[in-house]
Amino acid sequence: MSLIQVSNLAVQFSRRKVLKNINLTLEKGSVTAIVGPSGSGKTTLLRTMNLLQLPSEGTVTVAGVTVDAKHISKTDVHKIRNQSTMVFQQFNLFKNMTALENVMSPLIYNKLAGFDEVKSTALGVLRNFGLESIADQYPVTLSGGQSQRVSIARAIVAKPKVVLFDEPTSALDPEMVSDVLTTIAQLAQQHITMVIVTHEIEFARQIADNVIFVENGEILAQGPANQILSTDGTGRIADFVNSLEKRVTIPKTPRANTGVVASRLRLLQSGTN
Ligand SMILES: Nc1ncnc2c1ncn2[C@@H]1O[C@H](COP(=O)(O)OP(=O)(O)OP(=O)(O)O)[C@@H](O)[C@H]1O
Repeated sequence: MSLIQVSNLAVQFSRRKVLKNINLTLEKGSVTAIVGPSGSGKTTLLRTMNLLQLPSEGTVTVAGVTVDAKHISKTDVHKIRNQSTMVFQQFNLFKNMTALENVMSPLIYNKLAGFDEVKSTALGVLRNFGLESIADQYPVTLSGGQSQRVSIARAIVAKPKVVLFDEPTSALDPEMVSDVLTTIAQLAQQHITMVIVTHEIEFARQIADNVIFVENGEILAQGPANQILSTDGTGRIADFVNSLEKRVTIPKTPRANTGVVASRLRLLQSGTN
């Protein structure tokens, strides 16, 4: 079942089209990686998927709600934004709130439960991420990796239909990248629909079902990750992939926790719905 559909989309800044002729369909439960050279339009494409960036042509449909560039309805934009959350490069945690309060914030904002239930739900997600011990710390005291994992916890706590990641590891010190990628890989195993802009090619190969390659504002290719990200081919995409090729290992051990994470998420989902 398709969850996101983008048709004939274009985005223009001043007189410059930075995205054009974009057509894509993303299935519910799938993981999609968006890759491509710097400045090609990856982040802009991601931002149009929850209408943080409005299209200048075409349509965006998320979970059955369609926004058409020709007549943008504020109500529909709001509906689509409510279906998705974004994880940013720079974490964007609320600095005046503890880690726990940050994770509680979407549930409180959307009035999804009473205070005690919100608190135990948020604590449960932090526990699943191995972050319970830093629950009462403020963002300034957290490492980059911890901050990004708190921001991922905040992104999933209210069970959005899709989570959009904008280069989630690019602001991290190298030794913290693996922890964050492991957290995202665990979510992928829960079949949470995710779209990830990333330069981590090996990671994309390991967790993505589909890859979209963007260049000069257009989709040059899209398809199964192992096909698009193959190093064997020739041509523009293979050259790009080979230029980024580097090893990112997702540790095997956290997989043992995956069942726990899965059952916790199911509990959370049944508990607050
Ligand atoms: N708000 C804006 N106003 C004007 N131009 C913009 C705006 N946002 C992005 N652009 C331009 O649109 C183009 C695509 O930018 P975008 O950030 O989507 O690329 P990207 O592929 O994500 O790049 P990177 O990998 O470097 O983050 C760039 O040329 C950028 O300068």
